[in-house]
Amino acid sequence: MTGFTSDEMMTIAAARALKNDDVCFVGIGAPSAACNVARLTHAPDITLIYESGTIGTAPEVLPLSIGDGELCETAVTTVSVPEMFRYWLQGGRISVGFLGAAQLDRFGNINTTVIGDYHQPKVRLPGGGGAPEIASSCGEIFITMKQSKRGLVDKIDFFTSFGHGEGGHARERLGLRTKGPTLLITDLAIWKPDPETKEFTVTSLHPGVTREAVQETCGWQVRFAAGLTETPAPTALELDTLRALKARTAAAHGGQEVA
Ligand SMILES: CC(=O)SCCNC(=O)CCNC(=O)[C@H](O)C(C)(C)COP(=O)(O)OP(=O)(O)OC[C@H]1O[C@@H](n2cnc3c(N)ncnc32)[C@H](O)[C@@H]1OP(=O)(O)O
Ligand SMILES: O=C(O)/C=C/CC(=O)O
Repeated sequence: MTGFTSDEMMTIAAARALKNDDVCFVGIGAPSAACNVARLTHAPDITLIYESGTIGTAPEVLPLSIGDGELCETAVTTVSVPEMFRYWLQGGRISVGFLGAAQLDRFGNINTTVIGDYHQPKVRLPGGGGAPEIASSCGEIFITMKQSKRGLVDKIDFFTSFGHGEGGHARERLGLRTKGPTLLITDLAIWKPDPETKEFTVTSLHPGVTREAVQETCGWQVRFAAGLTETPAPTALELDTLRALKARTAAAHGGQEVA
């Protein structure tokens, strides 16, 4: 890729997935940058919600956590966390949840809890937080993460947030009425679940990315859609917006990087 990094392409492709009329529950980390680039470009009226209860938030800089005062100060309103979960999220009032993952399988099941054995972990990750409820209650789920063999795995070490289980109609069998993961945006490609099996399938390669590169950074045998396309490169507006947001954030946090 020239003129932009693969991380920038990922964030911008993720931002494009959001619509102006979405009500989006923003996961902390990589999704937060994408959601705010969407708000600052093509989706100025999007309602961004963070788990701390902040509704319609418009942060000038990316929050360090869901408890960052920036979210509350720029929100239309802030409700209690129980209200956020019980009334807004579980009440079906949120169209899309945007989550990150440390490990992901081909059916969109997410692990953010532990690598290795739960009782003797190799790596202790941040945990589920609200992500399991987000994954079951938002209308649909978008996921964004960088590709690697340790991240995109055949079997996740721990089921933190349910995607499509073992595939097919697993969600319906559990009584889940929401769509679950409908989109995965990585630093190399855009993936969508097969309508029947629900296995993530590559539908678009980012500029300059090969099928081999996608396979080499994925722990399962990758399927490519028949009508595979190329993701449009970032526009100058998208890149400028993302870079300015990152620069403002770094300045506000004394140079500290926020994903
Ligand atoms: C509303 C809500 O958001 S609820 C909150 C629930 N939590 C989340 O959703 C978190 C989602 N994000 C994740 O899971 C991310 O992968 C995180 C937070 C674990 C790491 O994110 P980043 O800091 O961007 O990741 P990075 O890839 O640099 O990894 C940092 C460290 O985490 C560990 N790690 C992350 N992923 C893995 C993995 N798949 N296998 C082993 N170790 C891992 C490693 O120790 C790694 O350090 P290393 O690269 O030096 O080995
Ligand atoms: O507890 C949670 O669900 C999320 C926590 C993320 C954060 O503290 O920013």
